[in-house]
Amino acid sequence: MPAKIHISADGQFCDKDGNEIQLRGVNLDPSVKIPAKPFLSTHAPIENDTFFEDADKVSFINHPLVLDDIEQHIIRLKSLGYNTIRLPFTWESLEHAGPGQYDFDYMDYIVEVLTRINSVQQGMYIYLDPHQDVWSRFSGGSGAPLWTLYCAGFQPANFLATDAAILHNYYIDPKTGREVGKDEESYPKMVWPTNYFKLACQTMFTLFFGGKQYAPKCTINGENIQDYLQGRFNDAIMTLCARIKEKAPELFESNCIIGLESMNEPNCGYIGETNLDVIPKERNLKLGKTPTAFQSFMLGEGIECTIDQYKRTFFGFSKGKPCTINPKGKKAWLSAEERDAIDAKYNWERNPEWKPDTCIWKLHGVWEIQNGKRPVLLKPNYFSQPDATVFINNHFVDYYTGIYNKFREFDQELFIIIQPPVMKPPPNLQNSKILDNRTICACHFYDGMTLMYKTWNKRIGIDTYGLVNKKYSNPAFAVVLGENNIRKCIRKQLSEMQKDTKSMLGKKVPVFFTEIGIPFDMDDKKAYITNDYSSQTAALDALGFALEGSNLSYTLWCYCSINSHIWGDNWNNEDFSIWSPDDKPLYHDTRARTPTPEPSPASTVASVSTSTSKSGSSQPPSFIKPDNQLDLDSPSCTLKSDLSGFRALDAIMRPFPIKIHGRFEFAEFNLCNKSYLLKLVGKTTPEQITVPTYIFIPRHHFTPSRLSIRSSSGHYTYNTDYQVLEWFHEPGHQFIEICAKSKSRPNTPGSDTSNDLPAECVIS
Ligand SMILES: CC(C)CCC[C@@H](C)[C@H]1CC[C@H]2[C@@H]3CC=C4C[C@@H](O[C@@H]5O[C@H](CO)[C@@H](O)[C@H](O)[C@H]5O)CC[C@]4(C)[C@H]3CC[C@]12C
Repeated sequence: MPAKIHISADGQFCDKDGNEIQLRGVNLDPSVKIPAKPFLSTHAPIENDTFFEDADKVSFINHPLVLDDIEQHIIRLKSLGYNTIRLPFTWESLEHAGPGQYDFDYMDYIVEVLTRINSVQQGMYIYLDPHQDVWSRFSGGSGAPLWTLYCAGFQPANFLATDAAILHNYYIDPKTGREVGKDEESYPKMVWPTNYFKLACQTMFTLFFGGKQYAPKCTINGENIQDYLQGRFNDAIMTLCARIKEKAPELFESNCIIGLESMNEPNCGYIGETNLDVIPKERNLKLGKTPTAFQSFMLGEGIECTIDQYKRTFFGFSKGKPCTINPKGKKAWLSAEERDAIDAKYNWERNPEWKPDTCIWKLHGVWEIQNGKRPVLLKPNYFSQPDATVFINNHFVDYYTGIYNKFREFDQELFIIIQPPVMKPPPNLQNSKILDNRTICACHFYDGMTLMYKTWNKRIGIDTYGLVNKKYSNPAFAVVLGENNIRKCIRKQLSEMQKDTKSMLGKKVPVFFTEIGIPFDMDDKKAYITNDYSSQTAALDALGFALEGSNLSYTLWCYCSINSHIWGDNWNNEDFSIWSPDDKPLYHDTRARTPTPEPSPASTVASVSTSTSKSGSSQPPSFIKPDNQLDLDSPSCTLKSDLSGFRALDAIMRPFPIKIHGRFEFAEFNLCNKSYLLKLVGKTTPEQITVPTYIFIPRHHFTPSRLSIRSSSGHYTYNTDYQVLEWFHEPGHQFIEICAKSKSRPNTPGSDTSNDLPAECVIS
């Protein structure tokens, strides 16, 4: 059973004795965003109304994983030394049939998924993520059920005509099953997040977080829509938690489930927008059709508008030709007849003032149509706020208080992971009742350049976090030049995110990168043909370098068991999976072409004692896959541990401190040199000699027979089964440097290996 995770006084994950640990793993798996039956990826064309009409009958069973495949995927992840899984699920998967109508079969399937993961070699730490992207599948992303849009009075079948959302599904030719037009013209790369600025998604988030303030007329069964939606969402999450506890309490007792995260990437909607008649100048993402808020209100009411269009260029996003959208009599809102049918189906009684067939922002006097034909914006500042922190410190806190209280009623010991809007600091909660000593803060990081251009640009980088948080008077100052500076800049951004989080929540709250990753379909998917993953490797290595410099725990976005080279993660053309079945043959090609180097002559072999678990060394406190059947020096060794299918494996597979007998100070893995440096402050305790620091040293980079180790004190044993180095060091400031010696190259330039090694190390 994995040991319970504690939090140290300075906000680090640790064991009960205060030895620091790191959580590393993946988001498993993005297929939860789409139904499995029928299989409705975002490249399923919308040919008729069944997409909407049958949305209450879908099933998500088999997403994230087919039960029988779980073991192989988990074993594969353990080969990377991973110990943690972020398990996304959507509100839609639990409650698609209607409010309060839960899919208990899906919940029981999730229980089985968790149970099976837990049964694979000591299991994994798992935390639950109520996932969403741009509110819902029906507004271009994933998350909420269709009925939530009906609840707001929307008619999602008309979102295409009114540009209220952009859905990938509409860009698929039903005849060929392929995308229509050229990629950049029809459904540009990473266009889906622009839905955050379109009518459907922006309205839903405004109602969810601020319905009481901004849409008082929108009440359902006597409750404001804000309370109604938050209530249903939180109840669905808590029903899942309760079901897991009822069916498999051991998952909690055995430290498998470690916590719950709050809503993925919450968004402020219109809240804080100062002028609905313009595109806010601080908006960094402008791509494709880009209406102002007022234009999107008009389009939603079926009024023809000419709006700006943006293209991605070398210099960012630039305005192209304006474009005229004519909804041709369609409205984004339900007609009276449609709404009556919907209300009858879901037993909804609306406030009589809430007129059908009408934009709710018109209903609230934000705009009107004068003389039956002239739309006029009456209150351009309807959503404006005295300062930019009002949303996070009020609307977000109100929502978070709701889920916090429900979750704490359910369990006091599990972690609750607070997630602020993406790349923004959390609310100031110091001394607040909703901040306890089992709270973690989630951060997400994506490098803007890598994400938007789908390439690793070694020459020009952008301080994405600085840009998003307006840390520069001029965006040009956010530019960095040269690969080294880009890497350092990413490292600085993560460390600033950590600093900003701690300044809001206090130093005792750990920071956890619950999402970080790169698109693998870089350079127009060249790697899928050439098998040259150097861009992806460099981009991922930059993230690894940034994370390990600050000892940050993380779960990569993502691991997708059904990834393919054609459709990526099967959602909105994204392709972030670190593993793909389509890459398996590529791996074997590489191995065949690159013969394993001959073992070095005995005189140059590193002086490290190696052991296996059979020979009596202690079992490391990790979840790492023991592979004691392997003949480590055999050329086929890595094939046996089945690393095939991993992409940019060199950068994913990294050494790291599994458990530090003391406090972390610094770490750096140098992928080019194949060297790893760890600095720490060893504990001053009576048992210091007998308790080691455990370091994962993957043989993918470090052949056991060729390790060279230099350290400030102590002795070490390398457990080859677990690929774990046990370092028994002295208290105080210590370092260890581990290098992989190659035949052709000395390890540490200018160093004589035999002098580097303390006397305690012997050749086994
Ligand atoms: C010079 C450049 C062009 C400057 C780029 C500036 C902006 C366009 C970008 C700056 C910050 C970006 C946003 C950062 C984070 C995001 C969250 C992300 O969602 C999650 O990521 C996964 C992969 O996309 C997804 O599958 C998960 O479900 C999500 O939880 C989506 C993108 C974005 C909003 C990103 C958009 C571009 C910037 C605003």
